[in-house]
Amino acid sequence: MVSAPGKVIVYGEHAVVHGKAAIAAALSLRCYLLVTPLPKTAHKLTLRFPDIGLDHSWDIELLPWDTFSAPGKKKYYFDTVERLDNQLMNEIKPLVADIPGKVLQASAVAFLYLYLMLGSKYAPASIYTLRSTIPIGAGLGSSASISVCLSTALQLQMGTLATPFNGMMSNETQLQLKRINNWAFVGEMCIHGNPSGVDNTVATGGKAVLFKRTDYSLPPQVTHMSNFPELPLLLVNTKQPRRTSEQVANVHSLLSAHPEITNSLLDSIDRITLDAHRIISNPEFSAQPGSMDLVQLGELIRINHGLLVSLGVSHPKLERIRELIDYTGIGWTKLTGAGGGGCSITLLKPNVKQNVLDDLDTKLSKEGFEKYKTTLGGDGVGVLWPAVIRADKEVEITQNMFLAADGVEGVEDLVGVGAIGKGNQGWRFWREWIPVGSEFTLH
Ligand SMILES: Nc1ncnc2c1ncn2[C@@H]1O[C@H](COP(=O)(O)OP(=O)(O)OP(=O)(O)O)[C@@H](O)[C@H]1O
Ligand SMILES: C[C@@](O)(CCO)CC(=O)[O-]
Repeated sequence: MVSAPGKVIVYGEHAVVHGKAAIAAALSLRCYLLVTPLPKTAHKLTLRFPDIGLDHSWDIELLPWDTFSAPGKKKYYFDTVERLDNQLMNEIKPLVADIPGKVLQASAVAFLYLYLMLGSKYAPASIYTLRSTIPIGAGLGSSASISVCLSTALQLQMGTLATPFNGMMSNETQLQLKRINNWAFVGEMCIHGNPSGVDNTVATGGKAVLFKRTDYSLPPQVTHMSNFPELPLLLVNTKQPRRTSEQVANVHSLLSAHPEITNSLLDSIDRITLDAHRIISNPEFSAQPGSMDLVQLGELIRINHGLLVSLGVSHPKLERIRELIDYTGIGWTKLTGAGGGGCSITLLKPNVKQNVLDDLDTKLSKEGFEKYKTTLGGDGVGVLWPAVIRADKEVEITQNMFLAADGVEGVEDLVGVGAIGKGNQGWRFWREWIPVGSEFTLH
């Protein structure tokens, strides 16, 4: 079993697609992928993604292996793929034609593209069962998290990655993370068209990063923010579904229609992100009552949201949440992720009164919004191998057990890091992420 976190973009979404900086941190909400290998005689490849109602099988031998391995098309696990190949995408389309709806098809296409690139016609068939505690299409990186899980699981299965172990050399760990991230980016391209790569980078490495990609033919610049503070954040979901690809396309259209104005909005977002990075990276940073640092970060959140509204990626429901929170005066609010619905984050002021929070909770749930409790800056991609319950090592986590886990809590209780624990007998992570405070390239 493998697992990867969702993420929160604290500053810089959308601008990051256009070469500007963004700050993002890993969430404690995660996605889990169980791989069940079948006997050699089985030829069927099955995806079981119950969160979106996808249950589909393909005969491995009937997949378009020849086209994917043709000269000029074949890619290896150590290659970097910067864009999708249209001819290969056209080969995949008929394989998902009878899967209903764009949401299910996007996940199936991402899986097949990665499987045909990284897998083999002769590898034993498997069932891939996925459960996620990340709300889908809500701005919290659900697609990046599944892309990281697929990239990791397939490379582990093909033997091109090693399960992390204590003492794994730092350069080997970084190389493996780079390969996971590269192929997760390919999955992201299948799902949302024109990703910046920030979401899969955070889902791969965890913690918090300053991310910038000025030239898509070059690697992104990723700075690990080792001192990312425990910011008091409130996360609220509008439950308004939307697709990231459409929101990103809307900003591209605005840029074509009003290039100068749109570019100045994106430049301002870039400056906001860099200023926030400067404040957070100051060794004297304090989030204590009376400190101006929190106020400045809050103001930057508010300005960032205003610019996202101008880019046209807010939604009346996001504005309603902001209105309800602004009336209480408890903090500063912005949308997070692609917008158009999805989630908002609020940076809370110190010493907010509990009764004010309770009152706000009631109002939010009365209007159908959902609040999440979560922490930021956790681990990136992890492996649980063998996938067994630790309290009784004989008990293997079967597909049926995994599918029967009841909701988010059921999944976390059965397979979560808290339930099974970390270390050699539990979840293992590629810990040596980016050298602390340094800039690191991921291609
Ligand atoms: N649990 C899941 N099971 C299967 N597919 C999923 C799951 N979670 C996400 N997906 C895939 O990811 C897509 C959602 O990705 P999208 O990029 O639109 O939103 P997001 O990643 O949640 O938000 P953002 O990109 O703003 O952070 C879905 O359409 C689906 O294809
Ligand atoms: C909207 C966007 O900036 C963030 C989505 O989480 C898109 C991307 O960076 O790929």
